[in-house]
Amino acid sequence: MFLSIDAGNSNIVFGFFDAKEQKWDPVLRMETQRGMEFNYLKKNMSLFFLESSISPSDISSVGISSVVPEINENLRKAVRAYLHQDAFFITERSYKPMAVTTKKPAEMGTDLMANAVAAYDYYGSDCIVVDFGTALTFTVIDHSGEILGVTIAPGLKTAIKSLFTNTSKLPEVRLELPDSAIGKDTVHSIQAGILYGYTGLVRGMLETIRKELPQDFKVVATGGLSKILTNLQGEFDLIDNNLTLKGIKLITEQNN
Ligand SMILES: Nc1ncnc2c1ncn2[C@@H]1O[C@H](COP(=O)(O)OP(=O)(O)O)[C@@H](O)[C@H]1O
Ligand SMILES: CC(C)(COP(=O)(O)O)[C@@H](O)C(=O)NCCC(=O)O
Ligand SMILES: [K+]
Repeated sequence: MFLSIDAGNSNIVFGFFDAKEQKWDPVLRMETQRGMEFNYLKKNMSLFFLESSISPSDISSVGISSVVPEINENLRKAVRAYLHQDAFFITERSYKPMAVTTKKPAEMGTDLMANAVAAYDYYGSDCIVVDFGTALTFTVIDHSGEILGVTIAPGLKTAIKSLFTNTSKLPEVRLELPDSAIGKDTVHSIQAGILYGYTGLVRGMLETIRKELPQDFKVVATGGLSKILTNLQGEFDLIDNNLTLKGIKLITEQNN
């Protein structure tokens, strides 16, 4: 089994690729904390294996994308201690053999590169990846595999949290699309502002990106919050929550 580890700002996702069934199963997540200790990571990792009846020896190789550098060393050590092998950590040096290229490899998040690689592997043509994570990102890839650029906005939960932490009277609300865009109480007002607001943000960004470029693009959505904006589904050619896991696997294999 191949193990992809996607360390994001909210969650560390462990995705196991079952080669026989050709599917990602199980996909498990733990909350990201910046000060995660080696022992904590190792223990949580071992719990994932125990609860899914997977033995460390079932894992042929491990690829990691992390956009949380604070935890990299402990994550590396935890994999080594529990799985008795070294994980392949994606860095900008891993992009050499890939069909996807980027002009500022050192700056771009490895999760965005993984998304781009997986989307390009799937379509092999112009595409935009929209990732609904802690950040809401748009990554534009053209038919030659070049990453034309990235757009970064606050993610949905991040926007909700910012209202809650920056005001005295606004509560933290659930991410639910209300019936009306005109709020009748505080909770409804925030839900309307965030969920209808972000619907417009995503539509507007796709429209603006398309205006800047001559060709049309396929749109792939991913990330933990990709299915919250139900009124946006028509904008996406594909929703694939395992896109980053797939890209991590492709990059790791191309480098081996
Ligand atoms: N299956 C899910 N259902 C609902 N919320 C989810 C799911 N998976 C992740 N989330 C939430 O979506 C948010 C973004 O998650 P994720 O895409 O993993 O972000 P990141 O890559 O930044 O860590 C997080 O707040 C997470 O708790
Ligand atoms: C944009 C991101 C914060 C997205 O992270 P996520 O929402 O997946 O946790 C991450 O890819 C990152 O830290 N990127 C570095 C800056 C860049 O990509 O240009
Ligand atoms: K992510």
